[in-house]
Amino acid sequence: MHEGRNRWGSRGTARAAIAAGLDFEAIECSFDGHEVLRDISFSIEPGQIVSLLGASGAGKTTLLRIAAGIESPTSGKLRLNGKVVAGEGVFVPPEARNVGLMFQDYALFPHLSILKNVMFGLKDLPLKSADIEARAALKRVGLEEYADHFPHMLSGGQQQRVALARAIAPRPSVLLMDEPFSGLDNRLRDRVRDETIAVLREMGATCVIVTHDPEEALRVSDRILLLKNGHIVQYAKPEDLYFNPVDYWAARFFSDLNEVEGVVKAGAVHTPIGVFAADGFEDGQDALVCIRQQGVKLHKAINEEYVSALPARVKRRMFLGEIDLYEVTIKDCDNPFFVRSGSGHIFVPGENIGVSFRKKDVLIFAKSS
Ligand SMILES: Nc1ncnc2c1ncn2[C@@H]1O[C@H](COP(=O)(O)OP(=O)(O)OP(=O)(O)O)[C@@H](O)[C@H]1O
Repeated sequence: MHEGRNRWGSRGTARAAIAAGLDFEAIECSFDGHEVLRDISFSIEPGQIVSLLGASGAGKTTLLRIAAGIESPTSGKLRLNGKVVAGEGVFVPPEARNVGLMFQDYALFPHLSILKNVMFGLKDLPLKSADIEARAALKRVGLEEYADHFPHMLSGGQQQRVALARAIAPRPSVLLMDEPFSGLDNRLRDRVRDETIAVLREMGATCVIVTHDPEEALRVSDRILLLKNGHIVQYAKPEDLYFNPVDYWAARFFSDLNEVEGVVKAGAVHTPIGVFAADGFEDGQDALVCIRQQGVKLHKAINEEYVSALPARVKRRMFLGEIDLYEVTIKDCDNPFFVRSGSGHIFVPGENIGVSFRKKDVLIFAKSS
């Protein structure tokens, strides 16, 4: 045993074998003639954490299964570190791809101890080495004392960490995770997720995470692949996806929006609530101005500081804990506006107020999109 090989971070060092890059090239997948994935082309750099994000049925799991080698694409190619592992008549089976898998239900064996569960992924090693590596992985996730326990004796969060230990113990080049945090309750989820990401970053392994939770994707990823009905809507860094969504649908996926219709004239959309600069639109084009709920600011009505605010009236206030959700009516605008306000100031129903919009929370799309 190498001394260095068995030190795993603050709890010891979790090092990946060698992180691998993944290239998906025009991947298509159909089941009984039903097209589930269409023209999927994107690349993942070695060591990146990428989320596959989309609604139920978007094809996220199918794409993950193709990466794992559990499913074959109908056409297209998948390269692992530049080498074709699926397509062109080649098919490299899962066990020869050096990928680790972690599922939503953790898939722990109930009749095996925690240690034996983790050793399960280390069958290629001599028993003694597998024991050492499994204990090191358990130590990294803070569960070395639980080696002799059985899965049913552990909480959900602990079981998730066992599954993580089992997945990282063989030091995979790519770790594929299918909704790995969805079985945990909200409060636990944040902690376990942050811990898991810390371990993954430390390993340096390439990681693909399936999720349907936009906030989770924003929080953990280097890149997000947004999928809709089997095709890619956008592949981008979290900030780019959030602030520059390619279309209305992508914007709606991340934020609750207030929407106002308008018409473009001389590079600006004219709406009942004002004029918004809009590059790249043609005169006469119908456009949709979308404003995030948290990008609307409420002001006290009589306040010289905010004379440019639009006149509005509070319709109702809903208490949501840290923030308040207001429904307001803006003068000359038929649509009610919803506003998330964390200012702490309380406005009351019936109160005359002013509203203004934060530039970065205003998104403009062609009406047809
Ligand atoms: N083996 C299969 N045979 C037939 N249809 C399948 C198979 N696997 C997946 N599908 C179909 O492919 C579509 C995409 O499924 P997939 O599980 O990839 O979506 P998903 O985005 O992961 O959804 P969810 O979030 O609900 O898991 C669905 O319509 C599903 O019914």
